Amino acid sequence: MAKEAMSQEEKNMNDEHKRLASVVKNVHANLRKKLRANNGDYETVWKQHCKDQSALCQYAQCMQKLATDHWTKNSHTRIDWCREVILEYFNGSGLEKALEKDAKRQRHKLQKEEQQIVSDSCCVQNEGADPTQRLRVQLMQDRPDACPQRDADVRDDTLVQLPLEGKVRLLDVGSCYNPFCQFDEFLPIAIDISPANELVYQCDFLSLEITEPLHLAPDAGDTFLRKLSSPIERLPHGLFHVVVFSLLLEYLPAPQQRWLCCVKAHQLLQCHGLLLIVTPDSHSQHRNAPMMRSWRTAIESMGFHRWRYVKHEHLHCMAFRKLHQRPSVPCGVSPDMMYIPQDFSDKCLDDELNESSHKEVIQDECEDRDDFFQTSALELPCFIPDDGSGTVV
Ligand SMILES: C[S@@+](CC[C@H](N)C(=O)[O-])C[C@H]1O[C@@H](n2cnc3c(N)ncnc32)[C@H](O)[C@@H]1O
Repeated sequence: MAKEAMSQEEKNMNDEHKRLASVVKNVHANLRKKLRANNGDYETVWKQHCKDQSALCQYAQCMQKLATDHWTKNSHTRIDWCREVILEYFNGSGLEKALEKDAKRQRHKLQKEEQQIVSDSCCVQNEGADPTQRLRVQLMQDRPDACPQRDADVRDDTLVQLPLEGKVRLLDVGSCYNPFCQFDEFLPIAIDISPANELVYQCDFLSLEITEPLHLAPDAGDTFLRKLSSPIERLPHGLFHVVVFSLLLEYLPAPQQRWLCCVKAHQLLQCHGLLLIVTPDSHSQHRNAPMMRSWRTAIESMGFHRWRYVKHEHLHCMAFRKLHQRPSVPCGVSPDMMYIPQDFSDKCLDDELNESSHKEVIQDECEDRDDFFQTSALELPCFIPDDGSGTVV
């Protein structure tokens, strides 16, 4: 009897889980549908979406319930992964090792440049050297960073900027219910277009204004953050040690919006701060590897370096480090690179297929169309299939 009652309870939980997941998934799908109906005008679609208070509130309640009542069976969640990575980086040896690697790379680069200068100088001494080459050699010799000792400056500067003691200032974007408030090591600022509780500030990250950095005492950042009030419309440049996008980017219907979020994260982070991205994907690591490579190239072009990547059963988890120096942007990088398979899933029969730069991906999704619809039910982690075999991540 007790066993039967338990299984009925489990069945009810399972039904509720499916209902909540479908509310959440429908909001994402409707946004994408509206974007297509508005010919890609994501600003108009987003403005309308932010005004739909009843849909936003329903989403927030369902999402909070899913995360706090249903996704608790697994002892290791996406939030735990974020915490471990942050602690390893700031309190363990992560940052130190990353800086050592940076210095090594920099030394190697400078050595190569010096060798180049020597070989160019030899050519210039030769009467046949053209004026452009002469100018280049002169410029290289005058460059202040063409000097290996400057590695040391880069390192010291970093250690001054980062608080290796004290709380890690963490901005949780699209937080919903502020899951990071349980950890003492952090000073979490949780923001959302639709807060599920009073621990979260109302803020649309896409329209957040980034203001001048605070030029105050080191602890002024904490004081500033403790005095924030809802709604948040602006935040200073370089204030955070960590920015978290946990299940945020796939909510946004346009790749341009996902790109903009990453650019803003870069502005809000201190040098060597971390951007953590958790995004759902129930396929094998191999299946969407081109997408992850594309995200990596796009995000690194903004001045990040990927520091950690893990594929869990239903999630990709990534940590990007904000670099001291911006790299040169490789050719062909554009916001389109922040695509997700769902961007294309309803366009398969369109003529656009022939024109898109992501042709293989679209083709792949078309071929597996039935498969895509079947597994899209697993778009969010720990969806429990009818046979009850789902795992929680
Ligand atoms: C799938 S939920 C993820 C909740 C939480 N981060 C987690 O991992 O459980 C996505 C959240 O992002 C929020 N969101 C989407 N776009 C946003 C934006 N531009 N600014 C702030 N929050 C946003 C949504 O309201 C929603 O609560």
